[in-house]
Amino acid sequence: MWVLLPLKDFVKAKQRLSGCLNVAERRGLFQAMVEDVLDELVSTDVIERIVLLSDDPAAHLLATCYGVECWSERELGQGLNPVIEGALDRIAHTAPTISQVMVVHGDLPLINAVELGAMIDAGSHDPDSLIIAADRGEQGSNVVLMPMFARVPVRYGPDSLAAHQQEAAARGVNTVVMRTRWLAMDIDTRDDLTNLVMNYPGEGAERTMKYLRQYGLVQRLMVMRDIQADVAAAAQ
Ligand SMILES: Nc1nc2c(ncn2[C@@H]2O[C@H](COP(=O)(O)OP(=O)(O)OP(=O)(O)O)[C@@H](O)[C@H]2O)c(=O)[nH]1
Ligand SMILES: O=C(O)[C@H](O)COP(=O)(O)O
Repeated sequence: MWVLLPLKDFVKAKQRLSGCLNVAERRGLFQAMVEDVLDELVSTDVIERIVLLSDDPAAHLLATCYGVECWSERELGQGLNPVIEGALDRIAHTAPTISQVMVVHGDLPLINAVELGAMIDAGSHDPDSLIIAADRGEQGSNVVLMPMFARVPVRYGPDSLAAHQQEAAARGVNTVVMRTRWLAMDIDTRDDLTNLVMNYPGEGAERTMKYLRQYGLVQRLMVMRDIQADVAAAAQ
């Protein structure tokens, strides 16, 4: 299995966390999450090739450290959807026998081989279906298994799950939506981060949890949660 991992410029990543983290903290947290994702991907046997899609020098450095590839975004298409389409086109041209490609995001610190394996199993039974691991709100597409012989245009952005289902249906391609426990936990908002800290299963996301603890961010999130609860109580 080939995996694509698009990575935004690290200083611009995770803007939606700007209400609780400063720019250095967002960058550091993003890097920790990406390293958690890479730790798991490189140790998952069925994954043969991992390609980062980014122009950030930090991504190129990570690729070297982990022994994976990094394709330049500007050579493929700028922005999340164009860069993924460009990478899928390149694979279709250079490795035309590849039947499925997985697209993973960097904000999935609890990603794990068991749930990825379940997606890959689903794909091996159903190689022409679009397989999507949804987010907790069933609006986002956290991991996508793209059928290369029945390709569907990628439509990441708000309500991407519905957008991907529509694009697939318009082409007569079946979509399988997988409701997973840990792949569903992408980290976009303060609520997502608070949920991670409060429901941390005790393993996985090691680098992310270490970063949050090391910089006092767990405590900050708890204080913010308490203030929010007090404000809500006072408003009643
Ligand atoms: N190469 C590349 N990757 C991107 C781009 N935009 C998002 N990504 C990556 O796509 C995945 C999902 O991104 P989002 O959840 O939207 O994260 P984000 O853009 O950092 O979040 P916000 O800044 O809060 O919107 C992450 O791995 C991002 O790093 C982009 O323009 N180029
Ligand atoms: O589904 C999507 O579009 C991607 O997961 C990004 O969505 P998010 O910005 O909600 O993570």
